[in-house]
Amino acid sequence: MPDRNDSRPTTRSELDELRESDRILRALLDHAPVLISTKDLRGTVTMANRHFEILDGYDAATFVGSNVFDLFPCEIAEQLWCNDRRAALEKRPIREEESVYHRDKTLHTYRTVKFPLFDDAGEVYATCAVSTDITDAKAAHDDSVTDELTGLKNRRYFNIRFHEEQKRAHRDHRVMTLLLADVDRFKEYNDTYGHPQGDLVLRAVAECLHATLHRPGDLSFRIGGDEFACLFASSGPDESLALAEQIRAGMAARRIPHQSNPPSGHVTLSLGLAFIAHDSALGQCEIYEQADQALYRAKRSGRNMVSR
Ligand SMILES: Nc1nc2c(ncn2[C@@H]2O[C@H](COP(=O)(O)OP(=O)(O)OP(=O)(O)O)[C@@H](O)[C@H]2O)c(=O)[nH]1
Repeated sequence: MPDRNDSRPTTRSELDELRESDRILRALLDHAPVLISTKDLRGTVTMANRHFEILDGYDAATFVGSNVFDLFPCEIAEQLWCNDRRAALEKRPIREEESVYHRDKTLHTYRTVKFPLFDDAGEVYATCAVSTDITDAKAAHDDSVTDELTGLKNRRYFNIRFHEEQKRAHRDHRVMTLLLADVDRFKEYNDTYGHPQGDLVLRAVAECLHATLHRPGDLSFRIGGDEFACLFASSGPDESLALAEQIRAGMAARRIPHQSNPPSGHVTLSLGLAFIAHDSALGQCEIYEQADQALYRAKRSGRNMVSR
């Protein structure tokens, strides 16, 4: 009587099936345009497919059997190993972006899924990683959401992030601020000094925004011709107003001549603020409208000022 728990193949056809699936598996590993590997729980590579040849420092003779810390520069190995450890400890797939160098010394970003491998007793004995190169896709995405002139993100990205930041404010019980900034009498500036000079002014505005709003999480966008938007968290309206005032003063302090912008005769900004309370039920359009109305008040009240 054959042992029901014995998984070893007994017949010729079972052996043929196994050989066939092994052939398919090997072909997949050889031709898949992704990195596929396994590591034991000490970080030693136990299997790596052919695509690893693309990596800097790869050596077919030694790659399998070497430890991740011997194969990659320390900061890269740490990042890779940390995700393997998480997959093993948390016993679930981990999805992360990882960076590695290719043979041509360019740094590539991979979207990686790492998952634990279990033995017959249900214990994790290794991890498997499948990594797809997303460098080009990321660059294309970055281009599609970046304003070429200033390097800030564009309106398209503003719309995406606004929604996310609103959710974050709600989740973290924080007040978010939407700041809109607009160059005063920019049409006249272009008419007087020319479009290329106008472009330099727009770049200077981007620098001013960045000089004040540079904390992690602060976001600045160019959302139209001479219109800018920022999203940032603060301790409350007073701090947000002070930051906006700093941006206004920073731009004025550059003293870029603008003869048709009295009384200063320099390039100035008008700014409008709206606050997004964590429990606010207002939608993006309503909050934007509030900031836009505040900006309008700043313009109506003489420009070169902050309004809320
Ligand atoms: N140099 C330059 N000018 C631009 C660009 N995009 C839009 N503009 C110009 O920005 C100007 C915006 O002018 P308006 O919206 O009329 O407002 P304004 O003259 O700034 O007047 P106020 O906002 O009332 O102070 C227009 O003349 C646009 O042609 C750009 O990329 N570069």
